[in-house]
This record gives sequence, structure tokens and C-alpha cells, in this order.
Amino acid sequence: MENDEILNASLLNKKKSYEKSNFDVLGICCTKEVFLIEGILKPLEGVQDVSVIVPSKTVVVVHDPLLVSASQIAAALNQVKLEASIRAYGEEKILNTWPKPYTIACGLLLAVSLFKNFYPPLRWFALGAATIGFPPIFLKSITSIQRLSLDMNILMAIAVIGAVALGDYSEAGFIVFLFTTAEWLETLARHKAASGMTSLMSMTPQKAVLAETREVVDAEKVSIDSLIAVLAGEIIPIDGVVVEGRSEVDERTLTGESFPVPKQPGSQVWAGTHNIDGYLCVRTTAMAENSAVARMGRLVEEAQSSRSHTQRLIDTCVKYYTPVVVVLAAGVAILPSIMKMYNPKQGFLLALVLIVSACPCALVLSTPIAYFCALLKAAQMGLLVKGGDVLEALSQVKVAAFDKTGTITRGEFTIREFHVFNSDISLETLLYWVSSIESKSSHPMASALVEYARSNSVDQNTHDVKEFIIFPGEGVFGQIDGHDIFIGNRRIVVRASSQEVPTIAKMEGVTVGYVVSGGELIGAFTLSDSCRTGTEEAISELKSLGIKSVMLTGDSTSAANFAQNQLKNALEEIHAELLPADKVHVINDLKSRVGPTMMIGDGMNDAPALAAADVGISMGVSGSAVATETSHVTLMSNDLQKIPQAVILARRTHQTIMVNIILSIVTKSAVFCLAFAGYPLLWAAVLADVGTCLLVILHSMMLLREEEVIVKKIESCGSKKSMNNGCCLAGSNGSEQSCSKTNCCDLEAQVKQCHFTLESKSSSCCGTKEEVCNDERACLKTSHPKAATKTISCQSGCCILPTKEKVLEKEGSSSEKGCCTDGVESTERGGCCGKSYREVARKKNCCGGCETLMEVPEIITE
Ligand SMILES: Nc1ncnc2c1ncn2[C@@H]1O[C@H](COP(=O)(O)OP(=O)(O)OP(=O)(O)O)[C@@H](O)[C@H]1O
Ligand SMILES: [Zn+2]
Repeated sequence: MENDEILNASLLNKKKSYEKSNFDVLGICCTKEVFLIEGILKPLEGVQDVSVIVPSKTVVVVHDPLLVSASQIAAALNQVKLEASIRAYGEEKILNTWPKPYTIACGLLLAVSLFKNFYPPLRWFALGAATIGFPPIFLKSITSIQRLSLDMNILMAIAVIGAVALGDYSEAGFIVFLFTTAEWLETLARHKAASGMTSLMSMTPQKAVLAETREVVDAEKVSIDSLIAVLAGEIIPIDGVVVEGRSEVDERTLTGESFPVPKQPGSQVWAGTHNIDGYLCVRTTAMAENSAVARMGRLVEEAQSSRSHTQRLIDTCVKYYTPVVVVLAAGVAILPSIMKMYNPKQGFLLALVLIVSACPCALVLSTPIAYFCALLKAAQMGLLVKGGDVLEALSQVKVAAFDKTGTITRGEFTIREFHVFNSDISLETLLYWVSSIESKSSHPMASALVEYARSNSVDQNTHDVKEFIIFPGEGVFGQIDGHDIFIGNRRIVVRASSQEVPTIAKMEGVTVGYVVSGGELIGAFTLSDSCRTGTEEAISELKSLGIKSVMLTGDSTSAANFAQNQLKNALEEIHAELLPADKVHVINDLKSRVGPTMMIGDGMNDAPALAAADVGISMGVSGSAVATETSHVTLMSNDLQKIPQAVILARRTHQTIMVNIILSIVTKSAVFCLAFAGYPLLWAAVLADVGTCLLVILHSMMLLREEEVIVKKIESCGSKKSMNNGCCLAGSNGSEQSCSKTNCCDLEAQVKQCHFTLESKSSSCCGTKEEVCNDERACLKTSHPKAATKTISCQSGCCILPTKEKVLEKEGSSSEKGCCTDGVESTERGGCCGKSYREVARKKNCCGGCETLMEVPEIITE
């Protein structure tokens, strides 16, 4: 044990001795430099890993600072004139937005020389322009020659020297000016694209405050399970779970959601998110380097170094392109003088045009820059996409297969009924057995059972469980107090006994669970779950994109059909009662039957299906780690509407790349055609080269723009009809009309759940605790600030929209148990009452107890 600890500590130290440094390397032009840089850095002692991010001109090096320092690395890069500088962690690249002085001087001289028609000696100004801007190009081309690489600088230098040799000074001046200006514009554009990336990587603070000692330490050194303090206004430094305090946290950076999420003890918080208004004490659940935001940054980086299919294709073509054109140019230059075919000057000019056109910059850049922008955009939207290939696959998808529990539905079950069939066993005993065994399982049903037992004053005891086995797709087995107990669905009953599985009457729409002991059915329970907000919209949006949606679930057919009904039959196929392996079969079948398939899932059971699909999408950073590992895309928030958005982004990216490629090929071809048709225009060749490069960058950056899809959702919630979206908006004369029974409270049992509150009678009470708490968020998203402040008392399981009178009525009953029986503290959304009521809410542990609701009207009128 102790040995292990020492070993771990030394491993940790070993790992810790590596440091990651970021460098801005302005000399990076194309992918060619990647090999050069790797070639320089990898042999250095102490360098562990090198990754080059071409679009943002960044090099990330993992190294041992004792063996090789960051400045030594920068020096090594600068030896070959790569213009490298160290970027301090978290520092925004400070960029000179002005062009270099020589570029300005060059432009001015060139402008003066334009008047040479009036006064011929002015043409010398053009030569001046060329001379003044030439040295940097020349120096860079020398280093390129030293590196044995043929790059843009060399090609341009040849063109300038050639033009001067031909006596065409204006042409020479023009090339220099165009080239230096384009370089400057390009740096600006790339910087803009890369700044999003920088902010992503530098979001988390480097320091953390230990809660017990108030000591400020390096975030990286904080071990798992430490308590850290986060004050209002600070950025949370490490992922963890709140143990004390309440606050609202802005998670926009991570999930793309623009509304603050209330946090209370038990809530998960993420590094890089912004604690807005309260004190939080957080127990860390990961090392800083493994926090969600760090993983996100790493993924965007890694995505850059993994080349996509299109990219590889282009890289291969380009390998042959440049040498072929250069040889061709040499031929064109030499041939006329040997064969005395045509004007040698014309031949020479043609050769120069070819030389300039030999640079495939724009084509090489067309794919990586588009992926870079798209991946960045995705990250900003709260989607982690593992590379360009995934985007390529996503743009082709024809079917979306959804897992049910935890994906289409919230995976937050409520126990409706619990029966004991054996008169020798008391309800308490059975609940004790069941909850003790289930506390070892991570299935969503398990936590519901534990919670239910607790609400019946039965506490579980994990230590009494002697043996524990999970039967995937069936349930669990455990040994407690000398009894063998199986808990699960019909399959487990078949496994555990010879008894026939009883059909429990009027159980439609719910999941039935069975408890079997000693071959005898001793108990049964029913549970229900509700669909996530926005699922229906997500499915219909997918449909409008030509994507078919199907459901795959391990749950019963009736539960599957119930979800389908809630979604108004939006799903085209339903496959229920599947074992994890069956899901893989269905995915393979869909792939061959319909086309490229994506699978959206959350649990451990889904991992094989996620891997089998063309694109696997996992839910949430908090979802099962296995699912996140195997999937290609991770949704940082559990918002299914991000899926159609991701598809749209993927398709736009595909389009952007196609346009980029066509653009760069067409302009080059046009210059070639003109040249061979007898118009070898050197300036046009330069313009086509640097201009297209710039166009490709700017065009790709359009991917970073907002899309209108996001707005659509908010609008759809704004109307009263949108009850099923989870928007309980108050009608002007009370909530009756906006929250009608048919739309919202169509289940009698769900209404019952709220029967303690007055509001339930007027049917403003809807759904289960979870559904309603989500409603609150949906309401917050609408453009109706009043609606938002009105849903304060959500926690009790009822979406109460208190009008003034109702609040007053309610006051007396505030301390009643009401809906607070079901573990209010653990409500995920947490937000019980508005900020100013929080104190009271905490005392009572229940929103029903917010006497201060009296003050609500004040807020509303605010
Ligand atoms: N810990 C558990 N306690 C009780 N029943 C369980 C447990 N684990 C699984 N089951 C039963 O097995 C069924 C199948 O489980 P599985 O995890 O394969 O799918 P699921 O989570 O219900 O649905 P989905 O496949 O849509 O996520 C469940 O519906 C449930 O009835
Ligand atoms: Zn080029």
C-alpha cells in the first residue's frame, strides 16, 4: 500500500518534471515546416513531444526544463530563421497591427513611380521600392536554401531578381509590395483565427486557493480530492464537486450555453468556468492537466496534427506539383535560346510566371485552415470534435441512432410504485436490500432506487453487500444478509428463477423492475423518466437536414414507445430490449441499409455502438468516461440540439474546403492559361498566389461566424405552444392556458407528485422534478425576463409560476413537505429561488420554504 503510494508519487514527480511551452513561430508557412521543426527539436535532449499547429503558427513542446529550457528551444528554431518566440502561458499574442515600415516605404515609392509617364526618371523609384522591401525576402530565402526547402520566399526572390534583370522595375517593385502586404494581412487573419484557440488554452488560472489553509498554490500541484476555495468573480481552476456554498456559474466557455447555471453542494463544476456571485468550496475530481478544458485544448491541438483524408490527398499531389512546375520553368527559360524559337525575353518572363506559380500555398492551406476554424467554432459551441476526419464523416451522415436512457430521456428516474410480494419481508427490509445493492451500480435507475429508499427513511449500507455482479442489459446481482438478490428487467427474472414473469397491469409507459430472491419474485417497482428538453426539435431539425432518427434502447418496448409518444412519433424506427452487442448489430445494419450512421449515447453499454458507428457522439463531460473515450464527438452540455448544429457545421466546413480547393486551382490555372496564351503577367501570378492564400484564410474564417440555428430554438420557446419544449411560460391571467393539462400534465401520476402545492390544481404543475427544473432553464433562455424570474420555485418539482396572489396564498404552506420529499438537495439545477432567497432556501432545504417569495413581485417589476 505504502509502496504503491511512493511509486505513484515518484511517477507523478517524473511526469511533473515535464513542462509544456508554447512558441509563436512566424516562419511557419505551410505544412512543409512541420517536418523541419520536428527534425530540429526532436533530437534535442529533454524534448519529449513536439506538435506544430500550422494555421496558428504555434509550436507546442513538452520538455524537461532542467535539460532544455524554453529559450534554448526558441534559439534552436531561430537558428534557421523561423522567427520563434516564447509565448507566456495565458498571454495573448501581442500583435503589431501595422505593416512593417519597409512595406509602407515600398508602397509609397511605388506610388510615386506610377507617374513615370509624366517624368520618366521616376521609374527609378520603382527600383527603390523593390530594393527597400527585398532584403527580408532575400534573407528568408537564404535560410530556406540552407534548410534545403523550396518555399515561397525563394520563388519570390527569383521572380524579383528576374524582373530587375529584364529591366522591368515596376514589376519588381510591385511583386515586393504585394508579397509583403499579403504576408502582413495573412498574419493578421491567422492571428484572429488563432486567438480563440489561445483563449481556450489560457482560460484556466494557474493558481488555486486551498480551502483549509487559504494557501495559494500552483493549480497543477493540487491533487485529486483536495478542497479548494473559489471566490465570487473568480475562474474555477480545477474540475470538481461543490461541497459548500452556492453560486451561479457561467459555463459559456465550455458548453456554449449563455445562461448561468446554479451550483450548490453536490453540483459538478468545471475548470475554466466563471463563478459569478457566490463562494464555492470545491472538492477536486481531476488533476488540473486532466480538466475538461485542458482536454479540450489538447483535442483541438491533436486534431491539428492528425491529417484528414482530403488533406493527405492534397499533400501527396503537392509533393509532385512544385518540382514539376520548376522543371517546366527551367525548360521554358532555356529552350528558346537553344532552339531560337521565340523571343528569349518572352520565354524568360514565362519562366518567371511559372516559378511564382510553383507555390501551392493556397491549396496546401485550404483544408487545415478550414478544419482549424471549424474545430474552434465547435469548441466554442460546446462540442469536442476529435479531428477533421470526424467533420468529414459527420457531413455525410444519413442516420442518427439515439440511445434512450440518458440521451433522449434525462436518465433521472422517479420511482412510481414499489411493491413487496412476500408477506414475510417488510417494505423497509426490501428497500434496504435493494438500495444497498444498487448503491454499487452506476446505472441511472440505481440512484433513483437509493434515493427512493432514503426518502422512506431507509439508509443503504454498501458494506453489507458481499458479492456484486452486473449483467449488462439485464440488471444486477448482489448478496446481502445471506440472501441472493437479483434486480433488473424481465431478462433477470428469467435468469434468476423459473417463475413466469408476471405482467403488471396498467404499466404502460413506465419501466418495470423486478426483485428476485431464491428463485422467487419478492418485489417489483415501476419507474419513469422524461424526455430531455429540445429532443423533439433536434430530431425534426435532423429530419430537415435529411437525416433519419432511430432509437436503440436496452429498456422495455413499452418504455421506448412511451418516449416515442412524448416525442410525437418523431423517431422513424425503434429498437428496444437490446443487449449492448445488439446495438452494434443494429448500427451495422443501419450502415449497410441507409448509409453513414452516427450514434449518440451516454453509458458504458454504448461504447461498442459508439465505436461501431461512423461518428460516435457521447453526452456530456460527466457522462461515462468510456463513452467519452470511444466517441468521436463529445457534447459538453447535454443539449441534443447541438447535434444538428454539428452536422450543419460539418457540412459548411465541407463546402468551405471545396470552395477553397476550387479557388486555388482555378486561379493558378487561369494564370497558366494566360501565360501560355502569350500574356505572361508576373504581377498577376504573384497576386494569384498571395491573394488566393489570403482569400482561403478569410473564407475559412467565415466558419467562425454565428449561425442562425441557435436563435431558432429561443424563438420556438417564446410561444405558448411550446410547452413540450419545456417552456412553461405564464399566461397573462395565470398559468392555466399556457400550461394546459393535455400539453404538459397528461400523466395523472405526474400531477399527483405535485399535489401538495396549490398550483397543481390549476395544472401549472407539470412533470417530474427533473423535467420542470429543466424548464426553468428553458424559460431563462427565452427573451422574457419576467418568465425567467417567475419560475423560481422550481425545485419542489413543480414549475410554479407565481402570480402575486398565489405567492401570498402559498406562504402559509411553505413549510409543508410538499414536493421537497424527494431529495431536493441533489436537484441538479440547484437554483431553487432567485439569488436573494438563497439563504432561506438553504435553511429549509426546500423551495417550498422560501417565505421570501413574497418579495417576488419586486423582482418581477424590476
Ligand atoms: N442497476 C440496475 N438496476 C435495475 N435494473 C437495471 C440495472 N441495470 C440495468 N437494469 C435493467 O436493464 C435494462 C437494460 O439496461 P441498459 O443499461 O442496457 O439499457 P438502458 O440504460 O435501460 O437503456 P438505454 O440502452 O436506452 O440506455 C434497464 O432498462 C433496466 O431495466
Ligand atoms: Zn504561395
